[in-house]
Amino acid sequence: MINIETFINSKLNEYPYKWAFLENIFTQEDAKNLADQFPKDNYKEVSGYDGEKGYLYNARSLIHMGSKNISNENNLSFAWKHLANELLSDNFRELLGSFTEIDTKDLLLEVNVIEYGNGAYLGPHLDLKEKVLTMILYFNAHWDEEGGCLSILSTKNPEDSIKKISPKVGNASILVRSNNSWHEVTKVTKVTGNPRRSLNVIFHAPGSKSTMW
Ligand SMILES: O=C(O)CCC(=O)C(=O)O
Ligand SMILES: [Fe+2]
Repeated sequence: MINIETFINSKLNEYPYKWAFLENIFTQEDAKNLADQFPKDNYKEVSGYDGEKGYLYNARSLIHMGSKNISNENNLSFAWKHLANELLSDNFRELLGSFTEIDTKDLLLEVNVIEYGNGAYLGPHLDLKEKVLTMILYFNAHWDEEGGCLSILSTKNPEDSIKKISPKVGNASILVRSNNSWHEVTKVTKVTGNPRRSLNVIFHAPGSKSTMW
């Protein structure tokens, strides 16, 4: 379902840290199904300030930390089960590992479905130390809202943005956590009322515990 060609044709940026922007990772048909059938159940509101960043959004588990199973699988469409199974596969783990030059063999996978409604945001942060590598997939059929983009920052200052990635379906970003991996999600400002939809695919250091569930 995830088009391997997009990894081959995309480059891993080295400045200011290791990150990548991928486009058209799904066929048009898969993109449409995934966007139309975005999960609707079992969300919880997540908000607060963890000493590093302010945040506010809704989250639903797709794969719990280290699990081999899909969370609440019965409520998912065929396309979403297919995607989840692909994320659980050794092939995907190896593909992301070779793309980022990171040994993913012993890392713990956690995947969360995220919705940012009007006013939601994630302030500048590096990511928690346990998050070695994150791939974020996006699921908005259209994105005409203000804000709601992932901003790759060269410092902790939101003005030092070197790339903004829109949450359009087929787009994806990859971030390798380091002591300068600054990034943020700019505040969603209501235009049409559509929430921003994404999937956080996180590879954690062995022994990590989820901070979400
Ligand atoms: O949704 C995104 O584009 C980035 C999310 C993020 O940085 C995080 O969850 O730590
Ligand atoms: Fe992050």
